Amino acid sequence: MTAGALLPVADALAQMLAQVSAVSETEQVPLAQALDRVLAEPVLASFDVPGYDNSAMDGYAVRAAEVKAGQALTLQGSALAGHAFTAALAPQSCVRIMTGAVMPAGADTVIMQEQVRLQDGKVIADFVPKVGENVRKAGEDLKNGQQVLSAGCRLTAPQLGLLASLGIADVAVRRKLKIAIFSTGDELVLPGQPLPQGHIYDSNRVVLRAMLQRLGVEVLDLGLLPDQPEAIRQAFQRAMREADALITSAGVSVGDADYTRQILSELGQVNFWKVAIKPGKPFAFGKLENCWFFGLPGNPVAAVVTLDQLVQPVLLKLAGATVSPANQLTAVTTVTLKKQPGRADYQRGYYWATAEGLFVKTLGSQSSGMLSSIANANCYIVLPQQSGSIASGEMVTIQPFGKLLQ
Ligand SMILES: Nc1nc2c(c(=O)[nH]1)N[C@H]1C(S)=C(S)[C@@H](COP(=O)(O)OP(=O)(O)OC[C@H]3O[C@@H](n4cnc5c(N)ncnc54)[C@H](O)[C@@H]3O)O[C@H]1N2
Ligand code: MOO
Ligand SMILES: [Mg+2]
Repeated sequence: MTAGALLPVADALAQMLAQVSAVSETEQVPLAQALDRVLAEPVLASFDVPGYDNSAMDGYAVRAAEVKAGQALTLQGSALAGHAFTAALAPQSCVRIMTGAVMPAGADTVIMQEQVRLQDGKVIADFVPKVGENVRKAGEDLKNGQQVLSAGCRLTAPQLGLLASLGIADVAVRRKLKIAIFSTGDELVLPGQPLPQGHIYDSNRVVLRAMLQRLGVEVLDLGLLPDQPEAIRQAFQRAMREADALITSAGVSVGDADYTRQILSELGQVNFWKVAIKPGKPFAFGKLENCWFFGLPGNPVAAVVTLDQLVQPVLLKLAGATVSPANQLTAVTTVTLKKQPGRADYQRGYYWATAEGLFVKTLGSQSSGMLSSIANANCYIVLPQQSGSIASGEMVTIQPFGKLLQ
């Protein structure tokens, strides 16, 4: 790469994903602690679900072939969920049955109670039901031995429910990643403190910590550091000892107090620097012995976008999770989108749906210093590296914000 050349976003991602492999350690955790954890092994059903034919409605279990419109059936007994009717269905009879109750032997169909008349203790349907109506068949959801979840999925609430429905109380998951972060900058002040002239609050660490929490990693917060190489060096060394990755914000460009890359090359290696992404160009990727390094630019929106677009997939791979491509849609822009060719642009947009399709607009300035442009947005407008400005009314690619930004 020639000096100053920018690595296309796809190449940067491909390089990082090719270098990183998943942590191997696993642990067994109860379902109550398994939300968002990465499943270490596939899960198979150990029995059919449902385990038995059962009713989908409150009504009457019948043998469909015997039911004639207007003809009375004898009420033989009742079946409730958890309390089966144990005898076989007698001829010309029916059994009162509730949703979830085991189908009595000999019954193949359930008639909803709203569709029958009761007369002199007998049950009369004025129509002939379809065989199997309102019956949930054994194994129709899952078959014994079937794979229900694959290794690498990040467990969602419904997936935890699926595991519970199979009687599983704990699961093997990959160990949590430990990710170190810190902020650097003599201009930075902690929120809650008075703000001297010429200073700003350290917002990046708040945003990055929250995004990493959403990613399900353990955050090692190394605090707010001054623009002093020795302080930054010590933080790097602590991260090298304790963390799987170090994510810094700021100090990766070419300013006189931008020490991050210098210390990275002193203690480890810079694998690449500068990506054709806007915002986020000075992004740096490297390694410090066993600790991966991601240097995010200091501009607050650039830090968010690069963590989301460039770092998130790599951390997911490191965590052992399956990395899926981002969900992209097309929408009509209702505003002109200014752009120079040279970097792929991740403009912050707001999209909405109408009967005519999706529409999108930008929210105010696209300056990478302005958090307001992303705080109220709900998507990126992704403009390819070589594209110029886009006129209002054109179709554009949008990427609804994912888990980290919602
Ligand atoms: N001559 C050049 N100057 C710059 C270039 C360039 O290519 N040539 N790139 C610009 C781009 S693009 C970006 S992005 C920034 C990246 O800067 P750094 O990563 O070196 O970050 P800093 O210089 O330390 O700070 C930039 C900006 O961000 C603010 N900041 C930093 N940390 C925080 C924080 N924790 N919370 C809130 N805000 C933070 C800082 O005050 C600065 O305003 O470089 C351009 N310059
Ligand atoms: O990446 Mo910088 O954020 O373009 O300002
Ligand atoms: Mg700088």
